[in-house]
Amino acid sequence: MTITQPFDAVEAENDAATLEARAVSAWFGDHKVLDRVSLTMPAQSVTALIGPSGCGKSTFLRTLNRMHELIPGASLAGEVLLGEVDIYDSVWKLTEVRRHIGMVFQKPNPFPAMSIYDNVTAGLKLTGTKVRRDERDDLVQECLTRAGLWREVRDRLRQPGGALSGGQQQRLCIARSLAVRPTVLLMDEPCSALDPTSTRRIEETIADLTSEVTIVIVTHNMQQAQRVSDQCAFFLAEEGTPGAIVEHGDTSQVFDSPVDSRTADYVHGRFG
Ligand SMILES: Nc1ncnc2c1ncn2[C@@H]1O[C@H](COP(=O)(O)OP(=O)(O)OP(=O)(O)O)[C@@H](O)[C@H]1O
Repeated sequence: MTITQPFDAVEAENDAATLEARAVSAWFGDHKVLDRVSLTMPAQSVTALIGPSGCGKSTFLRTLNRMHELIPGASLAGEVLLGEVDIYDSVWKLTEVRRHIGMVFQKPNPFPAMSIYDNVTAGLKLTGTKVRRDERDDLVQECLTRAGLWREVRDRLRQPGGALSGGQQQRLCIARSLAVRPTVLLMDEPCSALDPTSTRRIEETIADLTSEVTIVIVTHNMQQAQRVSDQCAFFLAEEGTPGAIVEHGDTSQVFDSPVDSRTADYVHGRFG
């Protein structure tokens, strides 16, 4: 596999580097939706972003791999560092940033007519990642295994991705993200469209991945946040103000002994 510059330094330093947001603010037009959000998302751990609807969790997630800037009229301030690298530095190519910081969306989005095999390798071309033809089969098997899907699809790799169940499609999307060897995986409510069994399967996949990939997950499901995450950040946008982090810390601390009464009210289901 050919690794392109300039992120080599990050890979050499740590396969699953720490992601750090420093004073990130975000706007849609003149509507400010995030105010100076700072958060360290440690390497090889799962960080859950929780909070009521509209508080800016998804927007924050999109600032972490430069997807926010694709929305017409959107702007932002602040810095996002992957290891020592500022991902907003103009010398980095967008495709390079995305290769290192992958994303899995709420609704599974495989290429429906494309085969399962080709879905897994689809990101390679898009990001300019070169893998020798004779190494591809191994890569496909490895990524489907890591995504917890290999045993279910190994006999039908040439069938279309769209023929899989919703939960399987989501795991296929995870396999596709893994094929470009990301350092970080961002997940925006990855289980909200799935049944409990598929949800459990994805949660197992997340647990298996954390030894290699830094994971940041948005979830509305408090039990899920407790099951999968090492640390949690509670976002809130109070009456007409932009979203901000009220509290963050180890998941057990945020749930069992929150410092702020608003966090306690939210995690105990008293609002939101
Ligand atoms: N494309 C957009 N254009 C304009 N405003 C937007 C856009 N996307 C989000 N917003 C606004 O930004 C604010 C934050 O939205 P965001 O989706 O980040 O919140 P969230 O916490 O992820 O919500 P949810 O939990 O419902 O997904 C909201 O006020 C929302 O209306």
